[in-house]
Amino acid sequence: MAGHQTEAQTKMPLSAWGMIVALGAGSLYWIIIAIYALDTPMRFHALLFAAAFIAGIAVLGDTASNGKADKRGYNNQIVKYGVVASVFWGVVGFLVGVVIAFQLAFPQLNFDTSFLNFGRMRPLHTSAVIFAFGGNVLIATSFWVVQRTSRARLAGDIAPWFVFWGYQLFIVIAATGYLMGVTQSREYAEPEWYADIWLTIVWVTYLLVFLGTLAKRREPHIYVANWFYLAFIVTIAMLHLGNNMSVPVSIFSSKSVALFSGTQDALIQWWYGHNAVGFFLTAGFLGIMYYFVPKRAERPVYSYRLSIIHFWALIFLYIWAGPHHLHYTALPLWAQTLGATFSLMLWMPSWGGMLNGLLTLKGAWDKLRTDPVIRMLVVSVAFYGMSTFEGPVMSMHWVNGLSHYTDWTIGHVHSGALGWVGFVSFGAIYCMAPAVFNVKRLYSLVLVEWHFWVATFGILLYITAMWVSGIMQGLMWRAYDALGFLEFSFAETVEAMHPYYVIRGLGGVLFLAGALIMAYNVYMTAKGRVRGSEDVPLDTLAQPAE
Ligand code: HEM
Ligand code: HEM
Ligand SMILES: [Cu+2]
Repeated sequence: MAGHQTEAQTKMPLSAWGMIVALGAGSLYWIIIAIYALDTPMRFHALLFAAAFIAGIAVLGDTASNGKADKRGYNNQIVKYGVVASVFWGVVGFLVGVVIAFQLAFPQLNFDTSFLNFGRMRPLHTSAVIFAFGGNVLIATSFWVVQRTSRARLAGDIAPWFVFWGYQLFIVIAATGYLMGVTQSREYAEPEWYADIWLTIVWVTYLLVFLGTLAKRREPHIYVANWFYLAFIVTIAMLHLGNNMSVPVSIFSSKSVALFSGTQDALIQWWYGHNAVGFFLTAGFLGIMYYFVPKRAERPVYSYRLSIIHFWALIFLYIWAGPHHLHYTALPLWAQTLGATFSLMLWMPSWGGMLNGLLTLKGAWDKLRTDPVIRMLVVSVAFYGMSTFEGPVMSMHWVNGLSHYTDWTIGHVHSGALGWVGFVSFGAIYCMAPAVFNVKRLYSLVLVEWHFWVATFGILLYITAMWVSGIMQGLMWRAYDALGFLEFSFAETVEAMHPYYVIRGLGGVLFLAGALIMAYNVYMTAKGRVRGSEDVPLDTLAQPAE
């Protein structure tokens, strides 16, 4: 590995000194907060911040770890860390998903403790999979893609590391906070005010690193994948600021009070929640699709023009669709109808994007059979198509009246989350792993094949169980007898869902097993091992050698 690196800098740059001063001041601040903290979570988090800042100072002193570059001058080291963090948080997030899935089937698994209670574990799951797993995948791939499509080294030496470690610190603060009961009670934005301010600093640095790299580009064009990444970074910054407007009870308290209330508050929350789906779980991962599908298929993207239309239509329409989360609430009906209308329109650009991804394989369809990595990427795009068809359907009032509050929503979420976000991420991780560890190839394609099939089977169990259970649940809730009384008590509906919850849990176990196979494969790749020449994808084994 060392052979490809430029000489490590021996003198500490001015920016490192500046950073050390900032971290020093920061640790002093947090030590004061820890002393005067009004509650235990605040004291714990203040100490965590202080310890992390002091560790940051120690790392900065070791200048040898800064400024490493590969033979083209790209910063691959940061992407390597991102890949490892993605795999790690993926396994953690899926594991917590499996735990809460079984908690819903077997409530004894709450163990009568506040820490492991479903109410605290659920946001731990959603944040771990979306922000820790998804977020690290997006940071890693965006840093990978922007350097290659710009033919420029990532801007800044310390800034990208600040983004990476600062983001991990945010994750740890958020996760430990949930377990201690710290929450703003805003879905997907549960962390309290001090964690939000910290994330704002990290996120603005992320934006600057990305823009700085684009500014340095030696390629006249800004490739469309970067447009999607940029939309993701900018919009998440906007959403984060909008949805977290609150007043802390005291700077020594972990508690804050939201600025908005009532319907306005709900609308802001779902403007955020919906667009977190649109710009975090969709736009960002479309950036991955637009780079890795053409790259892996060794084909140009099917239509560059379509990708531009896809981009503008998607970002223009998505931002208005939030009210479909508030059907039949106190929100004025015109706003609900607006949300549903924009959701319906959203179907078209979504499928335009899906087709653009799928048709990129034109003339290379045989690769689906021979390369399990491309198959993973293509199946992810198919799931993207499926969930963006289901979404517009669910946004219509007459469907939402049945689906809302039921497991149908959970099924919709996970066909997007496991099928689209999960698989496109796994595909990208498999593409990047050999290069970031400086080895020629992945340890094993057979194991990718196993990952693919085990996880696919898991997803199918998960979403079919949720469709059945969700529709059943919705129908049972609205069943009346001849006298106009409800036919079923609530407890009866819960009992009816039990078998499906067990099936969903098993689906989750399979999805997790797939991720563990990937973790092993990436680990062996990092060690430079290759699984021998007999390692060819499973379904090519039956074919005569080409
Ligand atoms: C092993 C895999 C997984 C399992 C077993 C699992 C399980 C669960 C369970 C049991 C819930 C709570 C459902 C409820 O309250 O009724 C949930 C919620 C959720 N999960 Fe997962 N999950 C997994 C993977 C993922 C992934 C990879 C993502 C995203 C990338 C994700 C995103 C979410 C979201 C957004 C919710 C909240 C849904 C809502 O409020 O409507 N999950 N998950
Ligand atoms: C055209 C695209 C889409 C539309 C119009 C759409 C629409 C909807 C609708 C109507 C709901 C149910 C709201 C409710 O009854 O509470 C919903 C929930 C949800 N969707 Fe989608 N969806 C789309 C794509 C996706 C994709 C691709 C993902 C994931 C990657 C996703 C993730 C979610 C999540 C996480 C929720 C649950 C939010 C919550 O209640 O916590 N959606 N979506
Ligand atoms: Cu939505």
